[in-house]
Amino acid sequence: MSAASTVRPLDPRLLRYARASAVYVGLTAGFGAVTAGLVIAQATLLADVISGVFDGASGGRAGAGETTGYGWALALLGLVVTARAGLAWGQEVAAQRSSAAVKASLRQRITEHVAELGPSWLGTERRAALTTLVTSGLDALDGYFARYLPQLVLATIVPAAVVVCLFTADPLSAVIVALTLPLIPVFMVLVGLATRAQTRRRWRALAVLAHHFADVVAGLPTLKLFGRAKAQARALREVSDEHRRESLATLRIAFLSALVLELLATLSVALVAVGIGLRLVEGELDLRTAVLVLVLAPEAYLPLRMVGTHFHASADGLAAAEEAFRVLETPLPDRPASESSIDPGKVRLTVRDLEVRYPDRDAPALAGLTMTVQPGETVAVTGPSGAGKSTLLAGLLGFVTPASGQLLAGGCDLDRVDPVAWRAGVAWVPQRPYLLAGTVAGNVRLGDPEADRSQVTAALARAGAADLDPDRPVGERGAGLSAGQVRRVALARALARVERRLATGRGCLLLLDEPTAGLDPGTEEQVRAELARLRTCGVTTVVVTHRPTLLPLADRVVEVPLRPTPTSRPGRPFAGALA
Ligand SMILES: Nc1ncnc2c1ncn2[C@@H]1O[C@H](COP(=O)(O)OP(=O)(O)OP(=O)(O)O)[C@@H](O)[C@H]1O
Repeated sequence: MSAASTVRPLDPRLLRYARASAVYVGLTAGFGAVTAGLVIAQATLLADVISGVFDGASGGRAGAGETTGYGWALALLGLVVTARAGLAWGQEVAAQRSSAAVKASLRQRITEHVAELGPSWLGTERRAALTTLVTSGLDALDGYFARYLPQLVLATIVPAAVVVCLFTADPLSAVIVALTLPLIPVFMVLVGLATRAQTRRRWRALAVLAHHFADVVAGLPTLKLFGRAKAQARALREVSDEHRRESLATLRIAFLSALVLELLATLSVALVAVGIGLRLVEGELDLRTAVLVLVLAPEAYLPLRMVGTHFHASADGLAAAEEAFRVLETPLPDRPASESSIDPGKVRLTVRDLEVRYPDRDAPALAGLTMTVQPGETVAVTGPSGAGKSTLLAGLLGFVTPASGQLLAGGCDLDRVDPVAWRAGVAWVPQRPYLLAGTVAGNVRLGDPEADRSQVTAALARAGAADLDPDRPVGERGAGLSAGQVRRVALARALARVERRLATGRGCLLLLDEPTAGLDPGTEEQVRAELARLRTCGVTTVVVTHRPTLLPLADRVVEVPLRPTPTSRPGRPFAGALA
């Protein structure tokens, strides 16, 4: 988190990224103004009632007729108290609704932005930390919306209104309040500065914990096999301890700062009370004014004190919002114009002297590659491990941008092609296919959301997965299926898309990364036959493979040579299972 992008009490970015917050701030300002009026009305009526009772008692005229003088005030006081309770209820409802709307809006924007930034950006990020941010991280904004923001508004409106009212009643007390009030914000700023650094440390500790935990859980079988599970449990305990220490440090600051603000407000009110008492004894002040000032003075300090208290409840939310803005402000890859009419399956693909680099790497992942793929052609890409074959497919998918050289689709730079329209015409089977939790059919329908059951079954059969029940549940990342089954479902997903594109008269670019790895010879033959059929249908196919059985299918074989061994640059600190 950069110091430059610090979240202010009311960050304009929050209003920009979540429109619901703007409506809420307006509503809260309205609630604040009405509350200020009710606070003054309540104090005035209370002073009327109390002085009325004392006047009646001292005059010995506490008869039924005299009570009616403050009887009205008493009834009105009841109304004001009820109105304040109603207002508090309305404020709470508005706060919860707005908070839910803002969180939903931020979550959606982050998800969309991350999707546009693409896998190459995601590769440089801590995924578990991102997950924590989008889930429990943003939930912490509740405290900010429901507690802090309303108090902040009250703290700007109520003290000003109270001081003006006090000035008309007793200027001396008004001056004392006006002089002592600014001390509270000064202390709050000091406390805020200390808290901000602490909250960031806590947030970082939480992110490290989430990252480490996700890493250990994912690698548990490996760690167990190599006898490192116990060591990891110890490491996890250390990371949790760090998080606990940071949380307690934050709480310590919160309690101490609440104490300081409370003390300051109490001393200030005591100062006003002493002045009032002395002047009341000397007869310089009437009882009603004295009571009014005594009731009103603490109301001037209360909202400011509460801002300090709620600041800590909202600090986690603000830290999460700051992190959310960092993600949202990551610039998208520069795409000067968006050409959306190109059909990936019907244009010539030209790769000219292509070089691709990943962040934190000195050596290019792919360098000096030149090749062409004519529409309807099947091109096999081979080469040693690490040569950059998958990187070439990532380039054709628009996931990485060339460091130099060109990637052209029908003569148009791929950078200038609308990525959404382009990817809609591409079917892809990655080297490590990713299945989402759900069912087999649900995963196949990612390729063609309109596919009915018979089309799903047909796609599975063409991918050599006729044995897989479409309703079979699939766990996270394809858990519950064998590696070969995952690959065949991924293939069926790609084939479903190809089929839909062909059925609607459009072309399709099929990108396959080792599509038959891990398959038995019978299934491999089935897949080979399907690829041969697609070739006759005019589907443009780029297949990365080492398998001799797939090579005869290709119109051309392109060999990607291995470059000198890449070296790593020191990257971001990483709390992985082996760290
Ligand atoms: N996300 C990444 N960040 C940094 N470096 C990467 C990333 N992905 C790949 N590389 C590096 O880029 C180079 C090319 O990787 P790529 O996966 O394209 O090779 P490949 O030819 O497909 O290898 P294989 O045949 O083993 O799948 C390798 O040196 C690899 O370490």
